[in-house]
Amino acid sequence: MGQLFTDLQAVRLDVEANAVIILDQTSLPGEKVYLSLSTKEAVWDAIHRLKVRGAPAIGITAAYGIYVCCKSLRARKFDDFYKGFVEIRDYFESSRPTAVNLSAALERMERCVLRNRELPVSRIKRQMLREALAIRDEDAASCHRIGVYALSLLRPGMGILTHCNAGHLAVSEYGTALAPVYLGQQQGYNFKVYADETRPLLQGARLTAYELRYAGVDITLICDNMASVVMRKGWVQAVIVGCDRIAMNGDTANKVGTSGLAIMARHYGIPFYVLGPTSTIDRRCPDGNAIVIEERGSEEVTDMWYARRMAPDDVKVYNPAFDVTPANLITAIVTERGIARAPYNETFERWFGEEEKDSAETGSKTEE
Ligand SMILES: CSC[C@@H](O)[C@@H](O)C(=O)COP(=O)(O)O
Repeated sequence: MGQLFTDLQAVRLDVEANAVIILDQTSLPGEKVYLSLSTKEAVWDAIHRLKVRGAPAIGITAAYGIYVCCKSLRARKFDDFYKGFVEIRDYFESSRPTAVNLSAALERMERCVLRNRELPVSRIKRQMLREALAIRDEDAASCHRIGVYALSLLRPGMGILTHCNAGHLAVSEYGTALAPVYLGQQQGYNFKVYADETRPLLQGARLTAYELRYAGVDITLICDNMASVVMRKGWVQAVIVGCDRIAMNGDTANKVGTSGLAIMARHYGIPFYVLGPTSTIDRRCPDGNAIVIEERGSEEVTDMWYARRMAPDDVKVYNPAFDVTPANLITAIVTERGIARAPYNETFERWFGEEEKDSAETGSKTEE
């Protein structure tokens, strides 16, 4: 795994150059192109165009991005600095609406700025750097723990179906949905993974197939409409997906096509697991109806990135980027804090309580 983690880093911070460095995921698997982002427009564009994507990676990019952009602000008084911060925060928030990790990371950066308001602006910037790096490090640690919990639900030799990309490229290190696959790989579980190609933007074909092959995992790529076939053949013993926003009742938004898989899995009696960090649970969102689903341009459906147009010029197109899987179709939601089963509210509330306690303890240890 080490090779994968060092060779393909989705996002990192270059402190010296004051820039966010991303691996341009729209160029994969053909080319490995790294982009250096040092303006708010460049960060916004990279998120909006999916050059960096996947809920946790978007959150980390936003945290690094707001640090980089605020570092360049000339303001010396707190009020002026904070005004600049809020402008950048609002701008970043408009880049993609569904993944809660984006606004969660920005809110965390804002809390950091506000609790250090008495410090000179130069020291506030240093605190922002620490906070942004902490978001990334906590994310990597969460992924490993998610993998350990999820692996306890799986058996060696299982067939696992996944959708979109919730692996190393979408997060840091182990990824979320792919964390048990990578841990299983290290422990000789010999999983057979089926990756949905994931239309329209083919994150499964371009990214999941790529990173799993890179790591030597047994991976078979299928078109989205073949999932039912591999399930019926008995090749799939678990469906494992990531998530962009989880409502308090367990309803989960993830890449469009996920809810269809959950319906099929229920039909075939296959467990359906959602894996993600607790930062993807939105405590302000009671159920899936409150989740804003991003709608993207029609050309993503009518034109393939690598080929010519596929559809008539004037055809009407509907292109929601995510869908909501109702909680009752989800067997379990696995986070770094453990495994939740319905009813989800109670467990989520308990986890939030634990989290507040932990951050109060760490906060008091790390503040200058
Ligand atoms: C760990 S990433 C989880 C989700 O963000 C992932 O499954 C997904 O739907 C990503 O969609 P994308 O549009 O590629 O950002």
